[in-house]
Amino acid sequence: METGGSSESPAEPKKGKTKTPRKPNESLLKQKSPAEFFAENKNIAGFDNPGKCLYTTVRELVENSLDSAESISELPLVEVTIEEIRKSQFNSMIGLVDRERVDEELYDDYETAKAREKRLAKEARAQETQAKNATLGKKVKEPSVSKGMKGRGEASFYKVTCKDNGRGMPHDDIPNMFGRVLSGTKYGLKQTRGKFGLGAKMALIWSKMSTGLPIEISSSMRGQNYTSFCRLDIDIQRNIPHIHVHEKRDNMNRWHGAEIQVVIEGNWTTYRSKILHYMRQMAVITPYAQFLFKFVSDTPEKNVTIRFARRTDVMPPVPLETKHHPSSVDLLLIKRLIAETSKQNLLQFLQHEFVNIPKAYAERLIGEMGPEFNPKMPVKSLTSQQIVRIHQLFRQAKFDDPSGDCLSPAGEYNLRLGIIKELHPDMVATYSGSAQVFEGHPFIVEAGVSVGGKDVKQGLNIFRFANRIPLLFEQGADVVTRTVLKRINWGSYKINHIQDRIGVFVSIVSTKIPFKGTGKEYIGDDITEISTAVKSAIQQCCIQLKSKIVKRMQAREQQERKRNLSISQMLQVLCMMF
Ligand SMILES: Nc1ncnc2c1ncn2[C@@H]1O[C@H](COP(=O)(O)OP(=O)(O)OP(=O)(O)O)[C@@H](O)[C@H]1O
Repeated sequence: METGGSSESPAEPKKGKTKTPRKPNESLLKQKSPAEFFAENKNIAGFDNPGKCLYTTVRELVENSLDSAESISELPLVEVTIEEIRKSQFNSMIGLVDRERVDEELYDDYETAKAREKRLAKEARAQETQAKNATLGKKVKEPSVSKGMKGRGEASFYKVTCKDNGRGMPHDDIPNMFGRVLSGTKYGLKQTRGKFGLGAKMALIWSKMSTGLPIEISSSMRGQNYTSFCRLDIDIQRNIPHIHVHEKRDNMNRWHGAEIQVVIEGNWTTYRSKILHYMRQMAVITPYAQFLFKFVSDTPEKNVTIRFARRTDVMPPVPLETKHHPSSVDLLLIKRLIAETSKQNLLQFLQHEFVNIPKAYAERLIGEMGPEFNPKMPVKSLTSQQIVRIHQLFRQAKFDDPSGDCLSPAGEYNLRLGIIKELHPDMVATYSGSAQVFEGHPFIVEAGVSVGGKDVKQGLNIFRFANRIPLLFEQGADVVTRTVLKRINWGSYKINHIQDRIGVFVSIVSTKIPFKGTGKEYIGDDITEISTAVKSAIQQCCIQLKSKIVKRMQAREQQERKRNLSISQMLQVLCMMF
Protein backbone atom coordinates (compact mmCIF):
# COMPACT_ATOMS: atom_id res chain seq x y z
CA MET A 1 0.00 0.00 0.00
CA GLU A 2 2.89 2.32 0.68
CA THR A 3 3.58 4.58 -2.21
CA GLY A 4 6.92 5.69 -3.29
CA GLY A 5 7.72 8.32 -5.85
CA SER A 6 10.22 11.10 -5.72
CA SER A 7 9.02 14.55 -4.80
CA GLU A 8 11.02 15.85 -7.74
CA SER A 9 8.98 13.95 -10.26
CA PRO A 10 9.06 15.67 -13.64
CA ALA A 11 5.27 15.47 -13.78
CA GLU A 12 4.91 17.74 -10.73
CA PRO A 13 3.84 21.28 -11.67
CA LYS A 14 6.39 23.96 -10.79
CA LYS A 15 5.40 26.57 -8.23
CA GLY A 16 5.58 30.10 -9.51
CA LYS A 17 3.80 33.39 -9.63
CA THR A 18 2.13 32.77 -12.95
CA LYS A 19 0.21 29.58 -13.46
CA THR A 20 1.59 27.78 -16.50
CA PRO A 21 -1.14 25.90 -18.34
CA ARG A 22 -0.92 22.13 -18.06
CA LYS A 23 0.31 20.37 -21.19
CA PRO A 24 -2.37 18.09 -22.67
CA ASN A 25 -0.26 14.97 -22.13
CA GLU A 26 0.86 15.94 -18.61
CA SER A 27 -0.15 13.32 -16.05
CA LEU A 28 -2.66 14.20 -13.33
CA LEU A 29 -1.80 11.06 -11.42
CA LYS A 30 -0.93 11.46 -7.74
CA GLN A 31 -0.35 8.98 -4.95
CA LYS A 32 -1.38 9.05 -1.32
CA SER A 33 -0.02 7.07 1.57
CA PRO A 34 -2.53 5.18 3.77
CA ALA A 35 -1.72 7.59 6.61
CA GLU A 36 -2.52 10.57 4.39
CA PHE A 37 -5.74 8.94 3.24
CA PHE A 38 -6.95 8.30 6.79
CA ALA A 39 -5.84 11.75 7.95
CA GLU A 40 -8.02 13.27 5.22
CA ASN A 41 -10.92 10.88 5.82
CA LYS A 42 -10.67 10.39 9.55
CA ASN A 43 -14.46 10.19 9.92
CA ILE A 44 -14.50 6.72 8.35
CA ALA A 45 -12.43 5.50 11.29
CA GLY A 46 -14.75 7.10 13.88
CA PHE A 47 -12.81 10.36 14.23
CA ASP A 48 -15.56 12.74 13.08
CA ASN A 49 -15.29 15.78 15.38
CA PRO A 50 -13.26 16.62 18.52
CA GLY A 51 -15.81 15.05 20.88
CA LYS A 52 -16.08 11.86 18.86
CA CYS A 53 -12.27 11.79 18.51
CA LEU A 54 -11.94 11.78 22.30
CA TYR A 55 -14.47 8.94 22.52
CA THR A 56 -12.85 6.87 19.75
CA THR A 57 -9.36 7.40 21.18
CA VAL A 58 -10.48 6.04 24.56
CA ARG A 59 -12.22 3.17 22.83
CA GLU A 60 -9.28 2.15 20.67
CA LEU A 61 -6.88 2.21 23.61
CA VAL A 62 -9.20 0.25 25.92
CA GLU A 63 -9.88 -2.39 23.26
CA ASN A 64 -6.16 -2.84 22.61
CA SER A 65 -5.60 -3.27 26.33
CA LEU A 66 -8.27 -5.95 26.62
CA ASP A 67 -7.03 -7.82 23.54
CA SER A 68 -3.55 -7.72 24.98
CA ALA A 69 -4.39 -8.99 28.49
CA GLU A 70 -6.70 -11.70 27.16
CA SER A 71 -4.07 -12.92 24.71
CA ILE A 72 -1.95 -14.06 27.69
CA SER A 73 -5.00 -15.23 29.71
CA GLU A 74 -4.45 -12.48 32.26
CA LEU A 75 -7.57 -11.10 33.98
CA PRO A 76 -7.56 -7.57 32.53
CA LEU A 77 -6.85 -4.55 34.68
CA VAL A 78 -7.31 -1.37 32.65
CA GLU A 79 -6.87 2.19 33.92
CA VAL A 80 -8.07 5.05 31.77
CA THR A 81 -7.42 8.68 32.69
CA ILE A 82 -8.60 11.70 30.76
CA GLU A 83 -6.93 14.84 32.04
CA GLU A 84 -8.29 18.19 30.97
CA ILE A 85 -5.52 20.55 29.93
CA ARG A 86 -6.01 24.30 30.13
CA LYS A 87 -5.00 26.35 27.12
CA SER A 88 -2.13 28.02 29.00
CA GLN A 89 -0.97 24.60 30.22
CA PHE A 90 -1.14 23.30 26.67
CA ASN A 91 0.77 26.28 25.36
CA SER A 92 3.53 25.75 27.89
CA MET A 93 3.66 22.04 26.90
CA ILE A 94 4.42 23.01 23.34
CA GLY A 95 6.60 25.96 24.33
CA LEU A 96 4.21 28.62 23.08
CA VAL A 97 4.00 31.90 25.01
CA ASP A 98 0.44 32.91 25.98
CA ARG A 99 -0.61 36.06 24.20
CA GLU A 100 -3.35 38.51 25.14
CA ARG A 101 -5.79 39.50 22.42
CA VAL A 102 -4.99 42.87 20.88
CA ASP A 103 -7.31 43.22 17.91
CA GLU A 104 -10.57 42.02 19.51
CA GLU A 105 -12.63 42.49 16.38
CA LEU A 106 -10.57 39.84 14.68
CA TYR A 107 -12.11 37.09 16.79
CA ASP A 108 -15.08 34.95 16.06
CA ASP A 109 -16.63 35.55 19.48
CA TYR A 110 -16.31 39.33 19.25
CA GLU A 111 -19.44 41.19 20.39
CA THR A 112 -20.27 44.75 19.45
CA ALA A 113 -21.09 47.11 22.36
CA LYS A 114 -24.76 47.04 21.30
CA ALA A 115 -24.94 43.25 21.19
CA ARG A 116 -23.26 43.05 24.58
CA GLU A 117 -25.75 45.51 26.07
CA LYS A 118 -28.64 43.45 24.67
CA ARG A 119 -27.23 40.19 26.02
CA LEU A 120 -26.58 41.62 29.50
CA ALA A 121 -30.12 43.02 29.64
CA LYS A 122 -31.51 39.60 28.67
CA GLU A 123 -29.40 37.86 31.30
CA ALA A 124 -30.50 40.35 33.96
CA ARG A 125 -34.16 39.70 33.07
CA ALA A 126 -33.58 35.94 33.27
CA GLN A 127 -31.92 36.34 36.70
CA GLU A 128 -34.83 38.42 37.94
CA THR A 129 -37.37 35.79 36.85
CA GLN A 130 -35.28 33.12 38.46
CA ALA A 131 -35.10 35.00 41.76
CA LYS A 132 -38.88 35.53 41.64
CA ASN A 133 -39.51 31.86 40.98
CA ALA A 134 -37.19 30.89 43.79
CA THR A 135 -39.06 33.05 46.30
CA LEU A 136 -42.38 31.61 45.09
CA GLY A 137 -41.00 28.12 45.62
CA LYS A 138 -41.25 27.27 41.92
CA LYS A 139 -38.78 25.00 40.19
CA VAL A 140 -35.69 27.00 39.22
CA LYS A 141 -34.31 26.35 35.76
CA GLU A 142 -30.55 26.35 35.19
CA PRO A 143 -29.63 29.68 33.60
CA SER A 144 -28.95 29.04 29.93
CA VAL A 145 -25.42 29.56 28.71
CA SER A 146 -25.13 32.66 26.62
CA LYS A 147 -25.10 31.83 22.94
CA GLY A 148 -22.99 34.91 22.23
CA MET A 149 -20.32 32.88 20.45
CA LYS A 150 -21.11 32.17 16.87
CA GLY A 151 -17.83 30.55 15.94
CA ARG A 152 -16.01 27.32 16.70
CA GLY A 153 -14.95 28.60 20.11
CA GLU A 154 -11.87 27.62 22.07
CA ALA A 155 -10.43 24.17 21.53
CA SER A 156 -10.21 21.91 24.60
CA PHE A 157 -7.27 19.62 25.09
CA TYR A 158 -7.01 16.33 26.95
CA LYS A 159 -4.26 13.97 27.93
CA VAL A 160 -5.57 10.43 27.54
CA THR A 161 -3.65 7.67 29.32
CA CYS A 162 -4.50 3.98 29.18
CA LYS A 163 -2.54 1.46 31.24
CA ASP A 164 -2.97 -2.31 31.19
CA ASN A 165 -1.48 -5.53 32.52
CA GLY A 166 -1.32 -7.21 29.12
CA ARG A 167 1.29 -8.85 26.94
CA GLY A 168 3.24 -5.66 26.21
CA MET A 169 5.07 -5.29 22.91
CA PRO A 170 8.45 -6.37 21.59
CA HIS A 171 10.82 -3.40 21.87
CA ASP A 172 11.68 -3.23 18.17
CA ASP A 173 8.06 -3.51 16.96
CA ILE A 174 6.71 -0.53 18.90
CA PRO A 175 7.50 2.20 16.33
CA ASN A 176 5.72 0.37 13.52
CA MET A 177 2.80 -0.68 15.72
CA PHE A 178 2.05 2.97 16.50
CA GLY A 179 3.57 4.87 13.61
CA ARG A 180 2.69 2.95 10.46
CA VAL A 181 -0.96 2.88 9.39
CA LEU A 182 -2.23 -0.61 8.57
CA SER A 183 0.20 -2.54 10.69
CA GLY A 184 -0.78 -4.82 13.53
CA THR A 185 -0.68 -8.31 14.93
CA LYS A 186 -4.37 -9.12 14.53
CA TYR A 187 -4.72 -9.73 10.80
CA GLY A 188 -4.98 -13.51 11.14
CA LEU A 189 -8.27 -15.40 11.08
CA LYS A 190 -9.08 -14.99 14.74
CA GLN A 191 -11.73 -13.34 16.90
CA THR A 192 -10.17 -10.12 18.21
CA ARG A 193 -11.50 -6.67 18.97
CA GLY A 194 -8.86 -5.07 16.79
CA LYS A 195 -8.57 -6.03 13.15
CA PHE A 196 -7.50 -3.24 10.84
CA GLY A 197 -4.16 -2.15 12.32
CA LEU A 198 -5.47 1.38 12.39
CA GLY A 199 -6.96 2.49 15.75
CA ALA A 200 -3.86 3.52 17.71
CA LYS A 201 -2.42 5.21 14.63
CA MET A 202 -5.62 7.22 14.19
CA ALA A 203 -5.28 8.50 17.76
CA LEU A 204 -1.74 9.58 16.87
CA ILE A 205 -2.80 11.13 13.56
CA TRP A 206 -5.49 13.08 15.40
CA SER A 207 -3.01 14.23 18.03
CA LYS A 208 -0.69 15.31 15.25
CA MET A 209 -3.53 17.16 13.52
CA SER A 210 -4.94 18.83 16.63
CA THR A 211 -2.03 19.38 19.04
CA GLY A 212 1.10 18.43 17.13
CA LEU A 213 2.24 16.39 20.14
CA PRO A 214 3.73 12.88 19.86
CA ILE A 215 2.41 9.70 21.46
CA GLU A 216 4.25 8.05 24.36
CA ILE A 217 4.38 4.32 24.88
CA SER A 218 5.81 2.38 27.82
CA SER A 219 5.70 -1.35 27.56
CA SER A 220 7.18 -4.45 29.06
CA MET A 221 6.68 -8.12 28.32
CA ARG A 222 6.54 -10.93 30.90
CA GLY A 223 9.94 -11.66 32.40
CA GLN A 224 11.63 -8.64 30.81
CA ASN A 225 14.04 -6.77 33.07
CA TYR A 226 13.55 -3.59 31.06
CA THR A 227 10.68 -1.37 30.02
CA SER A 228 10.58 -0.03 26.50
CA PHE A 229 9.88 3.67 26.28
CA CYS A 230 9.06 5.22 22.96
CA ARG A 231 8.00 8.73 22.02
CA LEU A 232 7.07 9.05 18.37
CA ASP A 233 4.90 10.69 15.79
CA ILE A 234 4.09 9.71 12.28
CA ASP A 235 5.39 10.90 8.94
CA ILE A 236 2.01 11.15 7.26
CA GLN A 237 3.25 11.42 3.67
CA ARG A 238 5.52 8.42 3.93
CA ASN A 239 3.46 6.43 6.45
CA ILE A 240 6.44 5.68 8.63
CA PRO A 241 7.11 6.30 12.31
CA HIS A 242 9.11 9.36 13.23
CA ILE A 243 10.91 8.35 16.41
CA HIS A 244 11.85 10.96 19.02
CA VAL A 245 12.99 8.60 21.79
CA HIS A 246 13.20 4.79 21.79
CA GLU A 247 15.05 3.36 24.74
CA LYS A 248 15.15 0.61 27.33
CA ARG A 249 14.64 1.57 30.97
CA ASP A 250 14.85 -0.39 34.22
CA ASN A 251 11.86 -2.56 35.07
CA MET A 252 12.46 -2.84 38.80
CA ASN A 253 9.10 -4.34 39.77
CA ARG A 254 8.85 -6.67 36.77
CA TRP A 255 5.72 -5.01 35.45
CA HIS A 256 4.24 -6.31 32.25
CA GLY A 257 1.74 -4.47 30.10
CA ALA A 258 1.53 -1.21 28.25
CA GLU A 259 0.85 2.42 29.03
CA ILE A 260 -0.11 4.69 26.16
CA GLN A 261 -0.39 8.45 26.50
CA VAL A 262 -1.64 10.87 23.89
CA VAL A 263 -2.64 14.56 23.99
CA ILE A 264 -5.53 15.47 21.70
CA GLU A 265 -8.19 18.05 21.13
CA GLY A 266 -11.56 16.81 22.35
CA ASN A 267 -14.85 17.76 23.87
CA TRP A 268 -15.63 16.17 27.21
CA THR A 269 -18.82 18.14 27.72
CA THR A 270 -20.59 16.72 24.67
CA TYR A 271 -19.15 13.20 24.78
CA ARG A 272 -19.02 12.64 28.55
CA SER A 273 -22.15 10.51 28.60
CA LYS A 274 -21.09 8.46 25.55
CA ILE A 275 -17.71 7.70 27.12
CA LEU A 276 -19.30 6.70 30.43
CA HIS A 277 -21.90 4.58 28.64
CA TYR A 278 -19.14 2.89 26.73
CA MET A 279 -17.26 2.07 29.95
CA ARG A 280 -20.41 0.80 31.60
CA GLN A 281 -21.34 -1.42 28.67
CA MET A 282 -17.79 -2.69 28.48
CA ALA A 283 -18.15 -3.66 32.15
CA VAL A 284 -21.34 -5.58 31.26
CA ILE A 285 -19.72 -7.64 28.51
CA THR A 286 -16.34 -8.01 30.28
CA PRO A 287 -17.24 -8.71 33.92
CA TYR A 288 -13.91 -10.50 34.40
CA ALA A 289 -12.03 -7.23 33.82
CA GLN A 290 -11.43 -4.44 36.28
CA PHE A 291 -11.65 -0.89 34.95
CA LEU A 292 -10.67 2.30 36.67
CA PHE A 293 -11.90 5.35 34.84
CA LYS A 294 -10.89 8.88 35.83
CA PHE A 295 -11.65 12.30 34.47
CA VAL A 296 -9.41 14.91 36.04
CA SER A 297 -9.95 18.62 35.72
CA ASP A 298 -8.98 21.85 37.43
CA THR A 299 -12.62 22.26 38.38
CA PRO A 300 -13.08 19.61 41.09
CA GLU A 301 -16.87 19.39 40.52
CA LYS A 302 -16.22 18.04 37.05
CA ASN A 303 -13.96 15.24 38.25
CA VAL A 304 -15.16 11.67 37.81
CA THR A 305 -13.74 8.46 39.27
CA ILE A 306 -15.52 5.20 38.55
CA ARG A 307 -14.25 1.78 39.41
CA PHE A 308 -15.93 -1.09 37.59
CA ALA A 309 -14.96 -3.95 39.86
CA ARG A 310 -14.15 -7.40 38.56
CA ARG A 311 -17.09 -9.63 39.35
CA THR A 312 -15.82 -13.00 38.24
CA ASP A 313 -12.55 -14.74 37.60
CA VAL A 314 -14.12 -16.83 34.86
CA MET A 315 -12.62 -15.59 31.64
CA PRO A 316 -13.75 -16.86 28.24
CA PRO A 317 -11.09 -19.05 26.61
CA VAL A 318 -8.53 -17.35 24.37
CA PRO A 319 -9.89 -17.36 20.78
CA LEU A 320 -7.89 -19.60 18.49
CA GLU A 321 -6.43 -18.73 15.13
CA THR A 322 -8.08 -20.80 12.44
CA LYS A 323 -7.58 -21.54 8.74
CA HIS A 324 -9.72 -20.32 5.89
CA HIS A 325 -12.88 -22.14 4.92
CA PRO A 326 -12.86 -22.98 1.19
CA SER A 327 -16.14 -21.16 0.63
CA SER A 328 -14.77 -17.89 2.10
CA VAL A 329 -11.71 -17.42 -0.10
CA ASP A 330 -11.33 -15.37 -3.26
CA LEU A 331 -8.80 -15.67 -6.05
CA LEU A 332 -6.40 -13.21 -4.52
CA LEU A 333 -6.39 -15.03 -1.22
CA ILE A 334 -5.81 -18.44 -2.85
CA LYS A 335 -2.83 -16.94 -4.69
CA ARG A 336 -1.47 -15.50 -1.45
CA LEU A 337 -1.91 -18.82 0.37
CA ILE A 338 -0.07 -20.59 -2.46
CA ALA A 339 2.78 -18.09 -2.26
CA GLU A 340 3.04 -18.46 1.51
CA THR A 341 2.47 -22.21 1.96
CA SER A 342 5.22 -24.53 3.07
CA LYS A 343 3.35 -27.49 1.56
CA GLN A 344 4.83 -28.99 -1.56
CA ASN A 345 2.00 -30.52 -3.53
CA LEU A 346 -1.62 -29.74 -4.31
CA LEU A 347 -3.02 -32.49 -2.09
CA GLN A 348 -1.11 -31.31 0.98
CA PHE A 349 -1.99 -27.70 0.20
CA LEU A 350 -5.74 -28.37 0.09
CA GLN A 351 -5.61 -30.57 3.14
CA HIS A 352 -3.55 -28.31 5.38
CA GLU A 353 -4.25 -24.71 4.38
CA PHE A 354 -8.06 -24.91 4.69
CA VAL A 355 -10.52 -26.18 7.25
CA ASN A 356 -12.99 -28.92 6.37
CA ILE A 357 -11.01 -30.53 3.54
CA PRO A 358 -9.96 -33.96 4.80
CA LYS A 359 -7.55 -36.03 2.67
CA ALA A 360 -10.16 -38.18 0.93
CA TYR A 361 -12.24 -35.12 0.07
CA ALA A 362 -9.14 -33.29 -1.25
CA GLU A 363 -8.50 -36.25 -3.57
CA ARG A 364 -12.09 -36.15 -4.83
CA LEU A 365 -11.83 -32.41 -5.43
CA ILE A 366 -8.59 -32.82 -7.40
CA GLY A 367 -10.24 -35.54 -9.50
CA GLU A 368 -13.09 -33.13 -10.22
CA MET A 369 -10.72 -30.30 -11.27
CA GLY A 370 -9.83 -32.04 -14.51
CA PRO A 371 -7.16 -34.21 -16.17
CA GLU A 372 -4.36 -31.64 -15.91
CA PHE A 373 -4.54 -31.72 -12.10
CA ASN A 374 -3.05 -34.43 -9.90
CA PRO A 375 -2.45 -34.73 -6.15
CA LYS A 376 1.34 -34.76 -6.47
CA MET A 377 1.67 -31.67 -8.69
CA PRO A 378 3.78 -28.90 -7.10
CA VAL A 379 1.34 -26.33 -5.78
CA LYS A 380 3.66 -23.43 -6.66
CA SER A 381 3.56 -24.49 -10.33
CA LEU A 382 -0.20 -23.90 -10.71
CA THR A 383 -1.03 -21.53 -13.55
CA SER A 384 -3.44 -18.60 -13.18
CA GLN A 385 -6.11 -20.56 -15.09
CA GLN A 386 -5.68 -23.58 -12.84
CA ILE A 387 -6.09 -21.36 -9.77
CA VAL A 388 -9.31 -19.98 -11.26
CA ARG A 389 -10.53 -23.57 -11.69
CA ILE A 390 -9.80 -24.31 -8.00
CA HIS A 391 -11.65 -21.14 -7.01
CA GLN A 392 -14.65 -22.08 -9.16
CA LEU A 393 -14.81 -25.50 -7.58
CA PHE A 394 -14.52 -24.02 -4.08
CA ARG A 395 -17.60 -21.94 -4.83
CA GLN A 396 -19.65 -24.83 -6.17
CA ALA A 397 -18.64 -27.81 -4.03
CA LYS A 398 -20.25 -28.73 -0.73
CA PHE A 399 -18.16 -28.34 2.42
CA ASP A 400 -19.06 -28.86 6.07
CA ASP A 401 -19.61 -25.60 7.91
CA PRO A 402 -16.65 -24.31 9.93
CA SER A 403 -16.95 -25.13 13.61
CA GLY A 404 -17.20 -22.40 16.20
CA ASP A 405 -14.40 -23.91 18.29
CA CYS A 406 -12.06 -21.06 17.44
CA LEU A 407 -14.55 -18.51 18.81
CA SER A 408 -14.79 -17.21 22.31
CA PRO A 409 -18.23 -15.79 23.10
CA ALA A 410 -18.77 -13.93 26.36
CA GLY A 411 -20.79 -16.91 27.62
CA GLU A 412 -24.29 -16.89 29.07
CA TYR A 413 -22.88 -16.79 32.59
CA ASN A 414 -20.85 -13.63 31.96
CA LEU A 415 -23.64 -11.97 30.02
CA ARG A 416 -26.21 -12.65 32.75
CA LEU A 417 -23.78 -11.53 35.45
CA GLY A 418 -23.00 -8.31 33.59
CA ILE A 419 -26.69 -7.49 33.08
CA ILE A 420 -27.65 -8.24 36.68
CA LYS A 421 -24.75 -6.33 38.17
CA GLU A 422 -25.13 -3.22 36.02
CA LEU A 423 -28.92 -3.00 35.59
CA HIS A 424 -30.41 -4.89 38.57
CA PRO A 425 -33.41 -6.08 36.52
CA ASP A 426 -36.53 -7.75 37.94
CA MET A 427 -36.23 -10.57 35.43
CA VAL A 428 -33.58 -11.67 32.99
CA ALA A 429 -33.23 -14.45 30.43
CA THR A 430 -30.15 -15.28 28.41
CA TYR A 431 -29.44 -17.57 25.49
CA SER A 432 -26.32 -18.66 23.67
CA GLY A 433 -26.83 -19.91 20.13
CA SER A 434 -24.76 -22.58 18.43
CA ALA A 435 -22.13 -21.62 15.86
CA GLN A 436 -23.48 -20.60 12.46
CA VAL A 437 -21.77 -19.49 9.33
CA PHE A 438 -21.82 -16.66 6.79
CA GLU A 439 -19.53 -16.53 3.77
CA GLY A 440 -17.38 -19.25 5.33
CA HIS A 441 -16.91 -17.42 8.64
CA PRO A 442 -18.26 -18.95 11.84
CA PHE A 443 -20.22 -16.72 14.19
CA ILE A 444 -22.11 -17.10 17.46
CA VAL A 445 -24.97 -14.93 18.67
CA GLU A 446 -25.74 -14.59 22.35
CA ALA A 447 -28.63 -12.60 23.73
CA GLY A 448 -30.08 -11.42 26.99
CA VAL A 449 -33.47 -9.80 27.61
CA SER A 450 -34.21 -8.10 30.92
CA VAL A 451 -37.32 -6.49 32.35
CA GLY A 452 -37.17 -3.64 34.90
CA GLY A 453 -34.01 -2.45 36.63
CA LYS A 454 -31.91 0.52 37.59
CA ASP A 455 -31.51 3.46 35.19
CA VAL A 456 -33.44 1.62 32.48
CA LYS A 457 -35.80 3.79 30.45
CA GLN A 458 -39.34 2.76 29.63
CA GLY A 459 -39.54 0.88 26.33
CA LEU A 460 -36.82 -0.99 24.48
CA ASN A 461 -33.21 -0.30 25.50
CA ILE A 462 -30.88 -1.95 23.04
CA PHE A 463 -27.29 -2.90 23.86
CA ARG A 464 -25.15 -4.17 21.00
CA PHE A 465 -21.79 -5.93 21.19
CA ALA A 466 -19.53 -7.28 18.47
CA ASN A 467 -16.47 -9.33 19.36
CA ARG A 468 -17.14 -8.05 22.86
CA ILE A 469 -16.98 -4.38 21.87
CA PRO A 470 -19.99 -2.20 22.82
CA LEU A 471 -21.40 -0.47 19.75
CA LEU A 472 -22.88 2.94 20.58
CA PHE A 473 -23.30 4.70 17.25
CA GLU A 474 -25.36 4.19 14.08
CA GLN A 475 -27.97 2.33 16.10
CA GLY A 476 -30.75 2.78 13.55
CA ALA A 477 -29.08 0.90 10.72
CA ASP A 478 -27.80 -1.99 12.82
CA VAL A 479 -29.07 -5.54 12.38
CA VAL A 480 -29.85 -5.85 16.10
CA THR A 481 -31.91 -2.64 16.30
CA ARG A 482 -33.85 -3.50 13.17
CA THR A 483 -34.57 -7.00 14.40
CA VAL A 484 -35.69 -5.78 17.83
CA LEU A 485 -37.96 -3.09 16.40
CA LYS A 486 -39.38 -4.85 13.37
CA ARG A 487 -39.17 -8.61 13.70
CA ILE A 488 -40.06 -9.43 17.29
CA ASN A 489 -43.70 -9.56 18.27
CA TRP A 490 -43.19 -8.52 21.88
CA GLY A 491 -46.89 -8.81 22.74
CA SER A 492 -46.92 -12.52 21.98
CA TYR A 493 -44.46 -13.02 24.86
CA LYS A 494 -46.62 -10.96 27.24
CA ILE A 495 -44.05 -8.15 27.13
CA ASN A 496 -45.31 -4.61 26.76
CA HIS A 497 -42.53 -3.03 24.73
CA ILE A 498 -43.93 0.47 25.18
CA GLN A 499 -44.49 0.52 28.94
CA ASP A 500 -42.13 -2.08 30.37
CA ARG A 501 -38.48 -1.23 30.92
CA ILE A 502 -36.84 -3.74 28.66
CA GLY A 503 -33.14 -4.30 28.08
CA VAL A 504 -32.14 -6.25 24.97
CA PHE A 505 -28.51 -7.34 24.83
CA VAL A 506 -27.09 -8.98 21.74
CA SER A 507 -23.48 -10.05 21.44
CA ILE A 508 -22.08 -11.40 18.18
CA VAL A 509 -18.62 -12.95 17.92
CA SER A 510 -16.93 -14.07 14.73
CA THR A 511 -13.59 -14.39 12.98
CA LYS A 512 -14.98 -11.68 10.74
CA ILE A 513 -17.53 -9.17 11.93
CA PRO A 514 -19.03 -7.55 8.85
CA PHE A 515 -18.80 -3.99 10.19
CA LYS A 516 -19.83 -1.20 7.90
CA GLY A 517 -16.70 0.95 7.86
CA THR A 518 -13.45 0.91 9.78
CA GLY A 519 -15.02 2.78 12.71
CA LYS A 520 -16.60 -0.52 13.84
CA GLU A 521 -19.86 1.18 14.73
CA TYR A 522 -22.55 -1.10 13.37
CA ILE A 523 -23.30 -4.30 11.52
CA GLY A 524 -25.58 -3.95 8.52
CA ASP A 525 -28.92 -5.66 8.19
CA ASP A 526 -28.07 -7.31 4.87
CA ILE A 527 -26.70 -10.68 5.94
CA THR A 528 -29.62 -13.06 6.29
CA GLU A 529 -27.70 -15.66 8.31
CA ILE A 530 -26.86 -13.03 10.95
CA SER A 531 -30.29 -11.39 11.12
CA THR A 532 -31.97 -14.80 11.42
CA ALA A 533 -29.63 -15.86 14.22
CA VAL A 534 -30.16 -12.55 16.06
CA LYS A 535 -33.93 -12.92 15.84
CA SER A 536 -33.86 -16.50 17.01
CA ALA A 537 -31.58 -15.71 20.01
CA ILE A 538 -33.87 -12.88 21.15
CA GLN A 539 -36.93 -15.08 20.69
CA GLN A 540 -35.36 -17.80 22.83
CA CYS A 541 -34.93 -15.28 25.65
CA CYS A 542 -38.49 -14.06 25.20
CA ILE A 543 -39.84 -17.62 25.43
CA GLN A 544 -38.06 -18.05 28.79
CA LEU A 545 -39.36 -14.70 29.99
CA LYS A 546 -42.89 -15.47 28.85
CA SER A 547 -43.11 -18.53 31.09
CA LYS A 548 -41.78 -16.47 34.05
CA ILE A 549 -44.23 -13.65 33.28
CA VAL A 550 -47.15 -16.07 32.93
CA LYS A 551 -46.25 -17.76 36.23
CA ARG A 552 -46.10 -14.37 37.94
CA MET A 553 -49.42 -13.37 36.40
CA GLN A 554 -51.01 -16.64 37.51
CA ALA A 555 -49.63 -16.24 41.03
CA ARG A 556 -50.97 -12.68 41.13
CA GLU A 557 -54.38 -13.81 39.83
CA GLN A 558 -54.51 -16.59 42.38
CA GLN A 559 -53.71 -14.14 45.17
CA GLU A 560 -56.35 -11.79 43.83
CA ARG A 561 -58.87 -14.61 43.67
CA LYS A 562 -58.00 -15.65 47.23
CA ARG A 563 -58.41 -12.07 48.40
CA ASN A 564 -61.73 -11.71 46.59
CA LEU A 565 -62.87 -15.04 47.99
CA SER A 566 -62.04 -14.10 51.56
CA ILE A 567 -63.76 -10.71 51.09
CA SER A 568 -66.90 -12.41 49.78
CA GLN A 569 -66.72 -14.97 52.61
CA MET A 570 -66.42 -12.14 55.10
CA LEU A 571 -69.40 -10.39 53.50
CA GLN A 572 -71.42 -13.59 53.71
CA VAL A 573 -70.58 -13.94 57.39
CA LEU A 574 -71.51 -10.31 57.97
CA CYS A 575 -74.81 -10.81 56.11
CA MET A 576 -75.60 -13.83 58.21
CA MET A 577 -74.82 -11.91 61.38
CA PHE A 578 -77.18 -9.05 60.55
N1 LIG B 1 -1.96 -1.99 24.85
C1 LIG B 1 -1.35 -2.75 23.97
N2 LIG B 1 -0.69 -3.87 24.36
C2 LIG B 1 -0.06 -4.69 23.49
N3 LIG B 1 -0.02 -4.45 22.15
C3 LIG B 1 -0.65 -3.36 21.70
C4 LIG B 1 -1.34 -2.45 22.56
N4 LIG B 1 -1.84 -1.46 21.81
C5 LIG B 1 -1.50 -1.74 20.54
N5 LIG B 1 -0.80 -2.87 20.46
C6 LIG B 1 -0.24 -3.51 19.25
O1 LIG B 1 -0.25 -2.54 18.23
C7 LIG B 1 -0.94 -3.04 17.09
C8 LIG B 1 -1.62 -1.91 16.38
O2 LIG B 1 -2.71 -1.42 17.15
P1 LIG B 1 -3.91 -0.66 16.43
O3 LIG B 1 -4.85 -0.18 17.47
O4 LIG B 1 -3.35 0.36 15.53
O5 LIG B 1 -4.57 -1.75 15.49
P2 LIG B 1 -5.34 -3.11 15.83
O6 LIG B 1 -5.76 -3.12 17.27
O7 LIG B 1 -4.48 -4.24 15.38
O8 LIG B 1 -6.59 -3.03 14.87
P3 LIG B 1 -7.82 -1.96 14.85
O9 LIG B 1 -7.41 -0.83 14.00
O10 LIG B 1 -8.94 -2.74 14.26
O11 LIG B 1 -8.06 -1.56 16.28
C9 LIG B 1 -1.88 -4.09 17.62
O12 LIG B 1 -2.18 -5.05 16.61
C10 LIG B 1 -1.08 -4.68 18.78
O13 LIG B 1 -0.21 -5.67 18.33
